[in-house]
Amino acid sequence: MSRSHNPGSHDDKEPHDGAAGTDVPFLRDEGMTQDSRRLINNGITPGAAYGDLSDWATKAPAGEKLVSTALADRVEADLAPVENKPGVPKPDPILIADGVTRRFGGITAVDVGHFEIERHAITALIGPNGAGKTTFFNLMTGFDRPDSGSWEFDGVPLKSVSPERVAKLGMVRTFQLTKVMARLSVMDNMLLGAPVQPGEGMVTALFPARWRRYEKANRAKAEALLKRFLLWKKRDDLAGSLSGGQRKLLEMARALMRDPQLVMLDEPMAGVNPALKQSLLDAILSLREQGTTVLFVEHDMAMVRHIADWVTVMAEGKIVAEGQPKTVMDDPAVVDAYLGSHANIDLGDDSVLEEAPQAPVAAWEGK
Ligand SMILES: Nc1ncnc2c1ncn2[C@@H]1O[C@H](COP(=O)(O)OP(=O)(O)OP(=O)(O)O)[C@@H](O)[C@H]1O
Repeated sequence: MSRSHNPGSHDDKEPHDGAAGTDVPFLRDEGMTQDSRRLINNGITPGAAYGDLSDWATKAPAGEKLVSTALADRVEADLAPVENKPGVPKPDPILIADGVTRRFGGITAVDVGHFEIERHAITALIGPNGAGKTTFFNLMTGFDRPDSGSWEFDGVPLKSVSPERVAKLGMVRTFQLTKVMARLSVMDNMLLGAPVQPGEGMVTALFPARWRRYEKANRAKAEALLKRFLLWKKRDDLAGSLSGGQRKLLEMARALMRDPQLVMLDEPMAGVNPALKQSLLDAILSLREQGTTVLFVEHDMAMVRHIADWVTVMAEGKIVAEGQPKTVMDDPAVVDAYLGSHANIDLGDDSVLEEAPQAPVAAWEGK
């Protein structure tokens, strides 16, 4: 089945000045990754596509498809034969976790037997408050240490690897409570998210032409991303002056400065103004088309139904269900036990999203 995605409202859209810097190749700090090679073999230029995002947002004629769906269709076909059961192996996993546990005193926050994230897919991780979703993110990205277990990212074992190294390897995450630097400008926050530049070393600092080239490329990328996330007009404002939703957008844009292979978003929609939600959805769908794998935690079932290729349900630290969104979210056992009465609202239609109330449509509120 071929899917299309139309641009929604872009109330905050800014005029395109053609200076997104698409002539400057974006930089990767780890050379050619396995993922990059795969993408190039499939006719996709990794990373460079971020430069086009602001163009898409402003140039797509009304009603025309904003986001291509080539990879979405491939992922859908690849996942179609996969059995809907917890811990099921995937055709092409980018992240594999085995026997990962984390206890806090008497509470077992995470107890994941086996879990795989399919490459290039958008996977939603859902579950009630306290299910262990954020702790799982913390463990995978090196922000917390497990009591047991192992996991690998694109074939690289990650246990005991620092968050900075994890990010360098291509797995970045955002936080439920954003961690933007309030006293720095929006642009400086973006530049801080960029990979370390050669000019930051003592010796290479002696060759300004070289580090200026890197800085120019990083600024161009920051510009493209800020335009895409509708924050370009705010580039010189202090990040602390942004609304909660805008900070979420900034954090996500900053995470993309590294051209991650896998981005983990912790409640990306929470606090985001309904008018901006469509832009955020477009941005996430665009990521998939560029070959970025997305794992997101979300209580907003509208978003989950709308964009997820695969849904994983967590409860009491365990993966208790996973599968195609429709199958999982319509499963009466899952609905009764974990989703509640809101789960059956079908908000797959953009117009419903645009009219969505400010508070997330969720089964588990009170966060
Ligand atoms: N640092 C900590 N110290 C003690 N207990 C913790 C800590 N972090 C998490 N927990 C506990 O671990 C369990 C899982 O919490 P976690 O935040 O991972 O759940 P969650 O699914 O992300 O919930 P939410 O949807 O509310 O964010 C909860 O019982 C929580 O109270």
